[in-house]
Amino acid sequence: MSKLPVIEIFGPTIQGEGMVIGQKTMFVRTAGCDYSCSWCDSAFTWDGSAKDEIRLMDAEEIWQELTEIGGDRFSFVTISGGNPALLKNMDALIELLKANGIKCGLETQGSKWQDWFLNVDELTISPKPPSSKMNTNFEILDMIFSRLKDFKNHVSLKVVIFDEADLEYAKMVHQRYEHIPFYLQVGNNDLTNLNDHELIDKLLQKYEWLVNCVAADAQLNNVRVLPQLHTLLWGNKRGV
Ligand SMILES: C[S@@+](CC[C@H](N)C(=O)[O-])C[C@H]1O[C@@H](n2cnc3c(N)ncnc32)[C@H](O)[C@@H]1O
Ligand SMILES: Nc1nc2[nH]cc(C(=O)O)c2c(=O)[nH]1
Ligand code: SF4
Ligand SMILES: [Mg+2]
Repeated sequence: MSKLPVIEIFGPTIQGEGMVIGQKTMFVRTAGCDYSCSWCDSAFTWDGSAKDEIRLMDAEEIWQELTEIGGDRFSFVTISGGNPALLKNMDALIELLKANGIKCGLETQGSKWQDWFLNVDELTISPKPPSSKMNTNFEILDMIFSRLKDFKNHVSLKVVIFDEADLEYAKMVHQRYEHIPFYLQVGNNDLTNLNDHELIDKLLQKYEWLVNCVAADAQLNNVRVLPQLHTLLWGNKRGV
């Protein structure tokens, strides 16, 4: 059986971000990323700091662990990373989830295509704005959206916002893919803060700033603005 590099399996919790926000879900987090965003809240997936936690698991082993942890208390699994789209052999896991009546979501940045995207129920593409220090390859992003043209399931764009330049980038992306549901997400640049009250206070202020920016901008009429709900509940804790 072909193996996937898994760094975390957790839940049930709620999807804290984007179009599926609030959905009860388990998470499978894969290791490895082709990006290194300056503000990545999951840098342990790619910076080597948690390399001892990476396990090579096949789909059956992942399913077994999901049911060990989640019992019969879940019907949705979110695959995130790292960039799970680096992994050609994810299809076996998605098929196994389907066979067991489980829906699945995917979080990826839109730098790689995989044919198994077409089997994902809730596909979130999250291209990275200038504050990340990453460059978007729009040829690849165009190719991804053209392959998703007849996609039967749900797809959305989600851009994390830290500053005005990020908002300009978000507007450009929204305009380029105008028919794709578009989400703006509050950026957390306080990743090591363990004082939850202070963190929440800052994040809510940023959320208010972002909502005000959107309210004032005629190019952002058909967007949804969200905080990271899990961060408001549990701060910078991992595995929630
Ligand atoms: C950790 S990433 C993993 C999936 C994929 N690599 C991606 O970036 O879409 C999951 C989501 O968290 C977002 N994210 C990462 N760091 C963040 C931060 N500091 N504040 C807010 N959102 C963040 C990413 O933009 C992405 O939408
Ligand atoms: N609750 C919860 N919701 C999330 N949505 C996206 C996450 C991610 O790290 O990809 C995430 C996460 O780590 N936890
Ligand atoms: S693409 Fe996602 S996982 Fe990779 S560095 Fe950026 S936020 Fe982190
Ligand atoms: Mg996260």
